[in-house]
Amino acid sequence: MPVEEFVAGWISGALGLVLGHPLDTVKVRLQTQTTYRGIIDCVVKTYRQESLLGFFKGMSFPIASIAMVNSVLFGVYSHTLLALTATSHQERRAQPPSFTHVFIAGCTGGFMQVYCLAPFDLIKVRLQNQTEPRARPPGSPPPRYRGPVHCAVSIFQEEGPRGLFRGAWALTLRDTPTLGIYFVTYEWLCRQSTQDGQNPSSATVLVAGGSAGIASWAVATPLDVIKSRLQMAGRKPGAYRGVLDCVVSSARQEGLGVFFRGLTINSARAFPVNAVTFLSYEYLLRSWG
Ligand SMILES: C[N+](C)(C)CCCC[C@H](N)C(=O)O
Repeated sequence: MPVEEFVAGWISGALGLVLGHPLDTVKVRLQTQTTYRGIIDCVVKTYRQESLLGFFKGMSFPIASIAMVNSVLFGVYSHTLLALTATSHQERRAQPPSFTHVFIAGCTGGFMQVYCLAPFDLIKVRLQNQTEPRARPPGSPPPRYRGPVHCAVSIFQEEGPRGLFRGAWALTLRDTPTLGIYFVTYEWLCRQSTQDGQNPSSATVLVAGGSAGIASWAVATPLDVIKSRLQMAGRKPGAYRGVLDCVVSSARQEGLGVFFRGLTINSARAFPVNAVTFLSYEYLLRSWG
């Protein structure tokens, strides 16, 4: 079993994640709160009230879990290609798989990673939305969750084990097709500027990886908004009854534009994050032979 693909998936994911987390926090806040006028307003308010640390809220669990999530994604992707085309990753440069196979493998990887990602993503979103500064003025109420573990335990106690998977269905719908698009875009762009049988250059990998991130996030953004809202709603009375209910009531109350909230920031974040993810992934796999 190609263990190195799982490890490469983890290290590359963690690097990308740290880089993109501040933008991710701004995005989550814009998608789920109505107090900000736009990106700049959100950045300024977050910085004033919570300092630079505010942008890094909710990062520790994603870093710890990206190991599992990305190794499932890249590992399942590679194993599905192995099953479909009978080629290992070393052989795939000489015998490239068809884009249909790449798409199926990407969707399979996307589908499988959701079940690892869902609880960690939920905790991340809940912590990112806590706008209380770390040093609170005396007398002000403490934030609802004291940290990731407290957050996980509280959700478990208040909403039961299923509560930890709130928004998981929306996440499945968001990630299954869009990770197919992700790997197809990456492979297609790499092959455009690489001679047959050769490894793509670092510049090619950076551009193809970054573009794969943008393409997949552009398609994923509407369901990303729905997912974040379902995750924040919890069991509050009047909360959405499900994905469809959330789609309909968000559109009714805020217009169709609501589905594109976070699109600019998702794209800005997606390029560097996924350029770094693919560059380190390719680099690690090559250096391990
Ligand atoms: C499928 N979807 C577009 C949601 C994500 C694809 C890129 C995943 C990467 N870890 C990132 O955070 O950018």
